[in-house]
Amino acid sequence: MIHRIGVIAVIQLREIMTPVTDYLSQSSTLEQAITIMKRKKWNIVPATDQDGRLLGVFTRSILYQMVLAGQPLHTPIHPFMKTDVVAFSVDTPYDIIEKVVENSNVGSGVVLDGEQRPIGLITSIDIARTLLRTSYSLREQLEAILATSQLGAVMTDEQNQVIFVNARFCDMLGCAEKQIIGRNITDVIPDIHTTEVQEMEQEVHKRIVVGNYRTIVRLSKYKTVKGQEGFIALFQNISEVERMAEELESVKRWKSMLQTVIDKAYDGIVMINQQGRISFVSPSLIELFELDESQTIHQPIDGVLPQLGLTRVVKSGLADISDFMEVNGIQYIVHRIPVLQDQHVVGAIGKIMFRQLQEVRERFKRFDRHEWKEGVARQQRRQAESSRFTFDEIITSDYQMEKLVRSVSKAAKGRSTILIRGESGTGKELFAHAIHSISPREEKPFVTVNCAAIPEHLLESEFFGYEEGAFTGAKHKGKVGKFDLAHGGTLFLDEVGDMSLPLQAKLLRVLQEGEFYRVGGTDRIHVDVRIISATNRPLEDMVEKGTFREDLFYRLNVISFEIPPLRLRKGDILLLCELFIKDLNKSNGTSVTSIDPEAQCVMLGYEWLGNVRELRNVLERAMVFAESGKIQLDDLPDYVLKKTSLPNNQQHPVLQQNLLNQAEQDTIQIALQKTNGNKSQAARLLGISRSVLYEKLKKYQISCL
Ligand SMILES: Nc1ncnc2c1ncn2[C@@H]1O[C@H](COP(=O)(O)OP(=O)(O)OP(=O)(O)O)[C@@H](O)[C@H]1O
Repeated sequence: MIHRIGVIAVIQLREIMTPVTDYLSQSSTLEQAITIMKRKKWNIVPATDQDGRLLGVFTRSILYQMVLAGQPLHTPIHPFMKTDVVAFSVDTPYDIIEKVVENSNVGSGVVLDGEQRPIGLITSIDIARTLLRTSYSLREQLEAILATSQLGAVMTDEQNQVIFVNARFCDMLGCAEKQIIGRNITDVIPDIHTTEVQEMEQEVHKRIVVGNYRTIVRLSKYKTVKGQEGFIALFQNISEVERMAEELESVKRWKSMLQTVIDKAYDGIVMINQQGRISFVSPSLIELFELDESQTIHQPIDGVLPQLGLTRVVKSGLADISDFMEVNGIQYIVHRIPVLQDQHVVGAIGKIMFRQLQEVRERFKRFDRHEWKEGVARQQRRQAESSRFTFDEIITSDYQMEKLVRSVSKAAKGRSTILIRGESGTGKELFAHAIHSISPREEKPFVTVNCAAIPEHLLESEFFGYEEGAFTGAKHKGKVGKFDLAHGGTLFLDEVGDMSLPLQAKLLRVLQEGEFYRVGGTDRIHVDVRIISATNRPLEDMVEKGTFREDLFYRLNVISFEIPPLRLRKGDILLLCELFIKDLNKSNGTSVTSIDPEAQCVMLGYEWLGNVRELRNVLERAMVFAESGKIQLDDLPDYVLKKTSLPNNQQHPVLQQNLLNQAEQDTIQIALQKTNGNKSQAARLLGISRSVLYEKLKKYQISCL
């Protein structure tokens, strides 16, 4: 297709014609005609009748003919007048006039009004002038358009040489205009091939790269002034469009992934806004509660699913994990999670779990029966005849604990009786095992007796065994006691403070004499046993009150040490968490990777009265709920969240800051202890400058040792 570059502006004939003010008439003479032509410098003069209508025209060539024929000046012009006149109505469109003038050998025409009266003359010069004027303005318009256009534009002549290029194209190519003008288009843009350009029948659209831009080029032919073919190439930058398309594509991918996650990973999800109206509900939830989807979106949740109790989370801002609930015989659990934005609750999410609940329920049962479970585990441990833990398994970064581990390891190598003190769950049994594992008796049995777990009347036979038929219900062949079993090795008396006074007396005798009698027996049995005992009871007070024998106390208390509670060594909390997460992933088949910083803060702030055991149990429970693979705040049990010792535990950032300060304080103190108060060494150990350390000592009001 060949484009013609034409005049677009609407040209009025009245604007370009020469107005006629002088006329000839039927009776006018040669002289009058010459006078008008001379004065007006016209090549033609219209002649009109009495009504002013066009009769014909007197032209310069008629004048020459009359003069050459020797006609006198008074000769009437009427017989010589040209009546075959090129005339246009004043409202004839310009392009028609242009065509008529172009094709006629007459250089002028007459413009008539509606009454056929001549009002103007139009000559080829008028047309040429007009064309020139319009082509100038057209050129200006085109240049303005191309200069401001986002399209890159290139124009070639018939030899494919670039004759025009706009600023946008220069930008795209990264070249100046003068570096492009005059070059062959296929040199400038090698992706445009000569043959393709020459054989091009119609417009070509193709994707090509110009400089750093991906573009679509529209290549078309136009007719040059020489009537041959040149090219116009318009380049549309599509880099941005393609980037947006890629982004859109990735948003779509995300959307479908999230949709899948929502549909598959959670059994059911419902989201509400701050006003308690439903903003999203997942298909499985609709199915579970047999809802009509069109009746849920934007409806108040309390009208649709009041039993979920989601609005209370919006009010309280606290996450909440509910107990089992039931709908249509299907049991489910609701996790209620507030949605926060800039510390303000803007809505809530209800996660509903109803698939594989049986398995979860089993776990719940296990948690509920935790004490029982622990008892069974201990019983099993008691039956073990060798120690299961070593000092390597005692995890700590606490200075005091490390010191303790070092001194206990030394004591372990001797023969002395050891008393381990410490609150419940601090690791007393762990230490007892570790002591045995590096003692000279390491190859011999390690036997545990939990003095609190065995009924009083069985404890004696448990310790010393009994002879055949010693009492009703006794096993036929008698039983070997723990002292017997531990011969050559270690007997670990757990909860030794819970032993009755009569048994304390018997135990004392064995410890003093190294001999005992079986229940119902008469033979003295000699044993070589190292005693390690443990208790969380205040034995000194008990001695004072007479509930624990003083002599036994001194026998047991040859070497004694106390394990500090977890709340006094907060630095160990996250370390232990890491260890337990690994252990529990292995034993429970979970895949938890870490703890969210907010949940870490709560764990650091909690008092841990149940010490390391409680920490492990809380983690085990949280790991069941940690669906994201990370333990979040709402995976922690309510009692931990509520009892976190630092104030205002809803404002997590504040809580976090307090805890971080606390942790920083603890770390500085440890560093000072380790370096015996030497501040330079402590600063080096902490990896901070002395001046920063001084600032912190001042901030936390830490005085040196
Ligand atoms: N420092 C530690 N590193 C690793 N695990 C520990 C540590 N301290 C305690 N534990 C773990 O904590 C749990 C409780 O420890 P343990 O049973 O030894 O405590 P305990 O003081 O004997 O408790 P109780 O007084 O109730 O008998 C165990 O699982 C033990 O392995």
